Amino acid sequence: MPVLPPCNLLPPPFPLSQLNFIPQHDPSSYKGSSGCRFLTVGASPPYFGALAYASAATLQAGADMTTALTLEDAVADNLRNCPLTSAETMVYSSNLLPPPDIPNFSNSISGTLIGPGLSRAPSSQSWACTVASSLPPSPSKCIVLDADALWPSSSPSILETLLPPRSPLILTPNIVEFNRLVSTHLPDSSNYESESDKAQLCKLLRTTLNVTGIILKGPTDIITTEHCQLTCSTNGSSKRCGGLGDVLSGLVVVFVSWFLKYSKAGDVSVALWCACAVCRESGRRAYGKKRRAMQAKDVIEEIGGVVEEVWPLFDE
Ligand SMILES: NC(=O)C1=CN([C@@H]2O[C@H](COP(=O)(O)OP(=O)(O)OC[C@H]3O[C@@H](n4cnc5c(N)ncnc54)[C@H](O)[C@@H]3O)[C@@H](O)[C@H]2O)[C@@H](O)CC1
Ligand SMILES: Nc1ncnc2c1ncn2[C@@H]1O[C@H](COP(=O)(O)OP(=O)(O)OP(=O)(O)O)[C@@H](O)[C@H]1O
Repeated sequence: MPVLPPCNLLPPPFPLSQLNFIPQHDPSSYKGSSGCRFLTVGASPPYFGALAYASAATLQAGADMTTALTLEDAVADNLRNCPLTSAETMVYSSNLLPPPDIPNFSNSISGTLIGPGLSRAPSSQSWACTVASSLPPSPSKCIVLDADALWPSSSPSILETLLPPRSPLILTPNIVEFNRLVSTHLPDSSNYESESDKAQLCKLLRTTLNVTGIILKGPTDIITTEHCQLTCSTNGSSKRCGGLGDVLSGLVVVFVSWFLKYSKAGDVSVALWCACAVCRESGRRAYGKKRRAMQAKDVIEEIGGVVEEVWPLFDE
């Protein structure tokens, strides 16, 4: 599969050939058959928008279908009526898809994202723990934890429920969430100063938790896996509106799932870098058009164009 040089993305910090893990459309495929079906879990009042952003990002990156799972019927209704997520997002509340049904249902899912807008309420946290522990372990199906799925609730937390990881597990904390993870899991290391201390701490946290990867989001994203540490500083938007982390988490579950299914070489850090770079470039384009008015939904609208420029489809 030939690869065009990444147009507005910085050259990647790995050989261009390693970008070749994004599937083409196969005329004989059926919905979800190319690793294009995802589960997103979260959304509690007042944060239903976060799961809408994350789910919409999966669809714009190329997902065939995404199922959003939330605890409450009322939140599910909000999501069903949200124009962002389109009819391709099936929304279930836990009444309609209770955790005992998840193992069967999840056979068709390539990757799961837990956290956007979940809230820190004990009822939401313990429901998400039940969902997380009912996901059948699989080396080819990733679980991404973001936002409130990284909250150190009464034990076990959602993260602790998944440790030691039996599926590829990716954490995408912002700096606030990262600091909480460090004080919970590395209490002797909570005082760090320089960027290089921060990068070292990412390595230590990843090793301690034994997770597949961590993206520490910020002006420069720090991507840490077992074999690699990369940074992504592709130009993004100057406006830091709410929801950009949710968009990134949706991109991460798609890129990592594709990587696990299609990549022939390289490290999963490549998929994490691609998710960060696409999120930042989509932000740059949206900001160029909307300036102060830019919102996360504008960034989501740019994703399809960025992905097509870097990984063009060969059909007409
Ligand atoms: N439309 C929506 O429904 C949205 C919901 N969201 C959800 O809102 C919930 C709470 O997220 P919060 O980010 O408010 O909670 P946090 O507890 O992570 O943040 C608390 C405070 O830290 C500050 N902060 C965040 N990033 C920082 C940084 N890089 N440097 C310094 N300070 C920083 C914030 O401004 C905030 O005042 C999550 O579930 C999240 O998914 C957000 O994603 C935004 C959009
Ligand atoms: N200062 C920055 N400059 C440029 N890009 C940034 C900056 N901070 C974060 N980003 C990018 O914005 C995206 C979201 O990161 P952010 O730190 O805003 O997440 P978050 O706080 O979890 O967001 P959310 O509002 O969804 O909770 C990431 O792709 C990251 O690369």
